[in-house]
Amino acid sequence: MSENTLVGSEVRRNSLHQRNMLLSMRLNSGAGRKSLTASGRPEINPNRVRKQRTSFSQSSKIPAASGASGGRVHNSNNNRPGEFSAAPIAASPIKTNPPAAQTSPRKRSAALSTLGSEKSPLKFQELSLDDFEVGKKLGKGKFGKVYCVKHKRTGFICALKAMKKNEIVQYNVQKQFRREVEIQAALKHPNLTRLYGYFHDEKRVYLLMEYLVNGELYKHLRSHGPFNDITASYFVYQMADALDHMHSRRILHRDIKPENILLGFNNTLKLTDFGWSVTNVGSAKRKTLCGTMDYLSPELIKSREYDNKVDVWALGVLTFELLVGNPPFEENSKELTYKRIIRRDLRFPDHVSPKARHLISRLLEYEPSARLPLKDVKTHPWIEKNRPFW
Ligand SMILES: Nc1ncnc2c1ncn2[C@@H]1O[C@H](COP(=O)(O)OP(=O)(O)OP(=O)(O)O)[C@@H](O)[C@H]1O
Repeated sequence: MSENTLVGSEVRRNSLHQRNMLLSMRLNSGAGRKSLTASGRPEINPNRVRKQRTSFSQSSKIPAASGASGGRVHNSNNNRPGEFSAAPIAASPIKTNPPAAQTSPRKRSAALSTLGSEKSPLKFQELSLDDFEVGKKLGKGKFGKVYCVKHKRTGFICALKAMKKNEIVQYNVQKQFRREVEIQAALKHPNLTRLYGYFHDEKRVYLLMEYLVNGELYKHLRSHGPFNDITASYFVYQMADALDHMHSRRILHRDIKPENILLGFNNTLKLTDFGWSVTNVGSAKRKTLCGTMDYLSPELIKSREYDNKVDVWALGVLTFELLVGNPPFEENSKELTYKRIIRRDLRFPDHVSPKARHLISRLLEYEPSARLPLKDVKTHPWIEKNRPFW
């Protein structure tokens, strides 16, 4: 089946009931890693070596992950060792509101989210690992492993990320971790991965997240190759909408790339990994250099002050990568990549359509203020032309 046909005609499976049934089937199988998108071919191409694309900031203590992103370097200013274990995320909540036995999956999901306390709706005071049936491992990040799990009482299926407390303290990322959890929990949008809440025991912190059955977009890009205009435009639209929502709440993501985008049913994309997200108060500009080399904007490379337009630039890089298969300024060395970014050395392969070129060029404007507003991305002629086929 062609990519277009699949995108256009795939039967919609939107109800929570169906969602949970499908997720249940995948809980203990490897099926979650198989393709849903585009070609219908198996997702994993063993002959392709994964390229390490590291997220980073100015100084480094964090270990490299064996998973997608490699070692992210962080700025550990202001972190105090031991902070985490003493006060996990929010002030100590007391009262809890456990879920009643529910039958409908929608109610189950609601019930799970009422587990938090009044003071900290995020903290699932009553939960422990014993409350979950643990399924297959979905992946491994720098600070822990992610599993598909089922909440035994409600049957609700989600992703659970388990992180060792001593590692969070050892690498002095308590502050970054708190910020990531708080930001992700505050964001509710169909194209942002939901964080339902967290609980912890003596050794670990557990984050309960929305489960995205088809894993990283990066994996699909590598196995499938570049996407056609219909699929790519749908992906770009969703990411523009997600970023627009974040920016409207004064939050910058700062690490857009296919490794940080997860794929759910019906080609739905969800931005994830809010480890470098930050709230930009007022009109303040930021200076911390962070992100992933191929996705850095000129102002980041030149250590200038920057704002949410760094995400708009990254959306331009993403659009190019989705259509071409690699980012536009990719070179073998950091220095060469930086040179090409600063020169805005943008070269399109012949197959990229004029409308797509126009959008990419408008997102990759050198001057941040000249970049296309996200609202206009959503109505750009390239998007409008392809929208009827989504
Ligand atoms: N909500 C989720 N649903 C499905 N799979 C997930 C989910 N979250 C993570 N994964 C899988 O688990 C892997 C590890 O995720 P994790 O967030 O720990 O690491 P990461 O994306 O490499 O980020 P970090 O840079 O924080 O280490 C991901 O690459 C992805 O394949």
